[in-house]
Amino acid sequence: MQRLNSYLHSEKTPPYVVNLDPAVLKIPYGANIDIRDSVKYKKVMENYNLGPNGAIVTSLNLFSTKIDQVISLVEKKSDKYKNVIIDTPGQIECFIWSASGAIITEAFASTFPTVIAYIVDTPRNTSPTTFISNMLYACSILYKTKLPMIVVFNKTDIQKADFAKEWLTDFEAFQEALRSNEDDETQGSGYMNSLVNSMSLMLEEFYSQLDVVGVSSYTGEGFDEFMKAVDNKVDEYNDYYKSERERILKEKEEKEKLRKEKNLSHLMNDLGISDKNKGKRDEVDVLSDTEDYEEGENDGLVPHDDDEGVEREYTFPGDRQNGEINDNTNEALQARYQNAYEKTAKEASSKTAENIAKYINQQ
Ligand SMILES: Nc1nc2c(ncn2[C@@H]2O[C@H](COP(=O)(O)OP(=O)(O)OP(=O)(O)O)[C@@H](O)[C@H]2O)c(=O)[nH]1
Repeated sequence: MQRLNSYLHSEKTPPYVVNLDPAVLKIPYGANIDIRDSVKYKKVMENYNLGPNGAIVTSLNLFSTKIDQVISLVEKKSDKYKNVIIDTPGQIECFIWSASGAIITEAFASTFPTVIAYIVDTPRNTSPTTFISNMLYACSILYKTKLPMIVVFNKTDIQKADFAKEWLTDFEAFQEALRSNEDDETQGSGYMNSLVNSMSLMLEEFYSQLDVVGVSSYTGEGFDEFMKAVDNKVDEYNDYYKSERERILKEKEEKEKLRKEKNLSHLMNDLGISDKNKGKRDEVDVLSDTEDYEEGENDGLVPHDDDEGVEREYTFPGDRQNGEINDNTNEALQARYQNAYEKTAKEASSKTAENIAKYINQQ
């Protein structure tokens, strides 16, 4: 971050800098937006009784609630700055695999052309096994974020990145390195090498989507090439990723709309509120029984099985007694339907929602 920042300053195109690492003590570059201004990592650890990684995720969760403000701040500066550089926590899994990490990435990616730079410690990746593990990690990030990626081999002042570029483009060369690795008894077993062999075949497709550069943050070597790769990936983002992302988002929105409508009408059926469905009231046991459950389809609600032997609470305690609806709670129910209607009507003007409104008004 420090070298990229100073390189862009020397090119007379200073970047807008964002620090998203809540746990860092000092940053040797000036950040325009710093997560540490809004979230105190140590306090989060104490207050929520968390370990280091839990506190990073919680800090990101807290920060992600303000992401709209962050994006509008950055948007306001877009005339003045050509590039925004964002540092994420060193514990990449806390960012990549957390909901807040996804929200933050998504917020940037849906507003600006966004490129991921995956930084590799080159001298520590000269063994084919370590190298392939690292590439698998990079591959998982590419597929998770669905954003263009540049793999940056850093520290070329200590170890040139030529071997890595060769392994990424020449399968035979990687095989050869694996074979000589096998001779070295301190490195992995025969099984391990055959696994690595298969993985490298699988990764070929991934490699074809990458831009690879070698840099030294120590000497500044390779940063011209890095910025060229960024421009190249921005073009790629505009040509391919943008429309692909829009398509996925639209699909997601439509699915979500359908799911909401379906859930709402099931809810009505289940509780016997709709006149049309009054007769069905006795057939339905619990809300989830009315649905074909698919994993990931209903925001973490799982089908409730009365015979499972584990005492679980209903989503709305008090609505049911011995599996029956308690008629005394009608008022509360109606308030909730009204609420649900208003919410649903805002998000999608569905027929189901209109019917609920009519029903409530008649009552
Ligand atoms: N020789 C050499 N050392 C480097 C280079 N880049 C970084 N370092 C050193 O590597 C160490 C880690 O660098 P950081 O910039 O803190 O790495 P980081 O990935 O931001 O670390 P976290 O995000 O906190 O995990 C420091 O001691 C740096 O001085 C380089 O190009 N050459």
